Amino acid sequence: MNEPALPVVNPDVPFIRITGLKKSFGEQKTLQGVDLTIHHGETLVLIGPSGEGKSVLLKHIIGLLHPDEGRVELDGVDLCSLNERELVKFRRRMGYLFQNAALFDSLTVAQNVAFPLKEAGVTNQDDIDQQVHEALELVELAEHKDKMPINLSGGMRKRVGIARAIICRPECVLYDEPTAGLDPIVTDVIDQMIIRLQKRFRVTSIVITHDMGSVFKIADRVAMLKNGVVSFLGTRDELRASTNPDIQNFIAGRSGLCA
Ligand SMILES: Nc1ncnc2c1ncn2[C@@H]1O[C@H](COP(=O)(O)OP(=O)(O)OP(=O)(O)O)[C@@H](O)[C@H]1O
Repeated sequence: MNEPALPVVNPDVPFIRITGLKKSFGEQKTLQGVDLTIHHGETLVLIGPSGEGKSVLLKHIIGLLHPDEGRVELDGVDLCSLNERELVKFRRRMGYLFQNAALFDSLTVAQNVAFPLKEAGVTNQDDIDQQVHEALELVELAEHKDKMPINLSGGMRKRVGIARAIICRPECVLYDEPTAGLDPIVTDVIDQMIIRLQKRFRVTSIVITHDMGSVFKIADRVAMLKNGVVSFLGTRDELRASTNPDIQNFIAGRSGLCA
């Protein structure tokens, strides 16, 4: 991929600031006051029990969901203050890898990866081909560009999803369970890809995962979502050293139930 200009970063200004974020669905209070700051260029990993609202939080960060209360700011701009057109423009700064990769089954690998470029208004086919090739090379799938998604393995589908998420050279990539259901080797390939993107392009990454091996490999900081709030925020070492029983049980994969 051509090396893009790295974003100019003021380390004192947070890239994303979430304050007092609350979201309910009917009677169900999912987010109950989330406060979280994400810095330029860091990899923040979100962990926590199933159904606690990690994906819901990610969808607020990309403006797909609106808070009931609280704010999500990007470079100091409150997303709720943007109209739909401004929001679309803002979303181009973000890449999103959906939980199931969400590829279009009727499109080839190359057409899937090209999709965001076309949405962004790029029409020159040579440019599109070149950028698709570079993105697919980065995820080591260039030779599979003409395959249909149904003919790919789970790990390959995720990598196509990553190529599509980064094709517009986003400043930030949101990964929703990028390694779920993959074997340890393919998991490592994806983890290394996330690290490579962060190092090479200074991409800010927010990663939801249940895989503690991945957490300890890729995270600069870890946030745990529990009971609708961030119940832990710290580095990998702080996570490992935490004496909080919830954290210890989560790391060890203990439910606390007896057989
Ligand atoms: N659009 C929606 N309408 C109604 N309920 C929703 C909606 N989106 C999410 N929820 C609910 O919010 C809760 C949190 O869901 P979410 O997918 O964020 O959990 P999660 O922490 O990512 O879980 P997992 O780790 O299992 O993927 C769930 O109970 C879910 O059913």
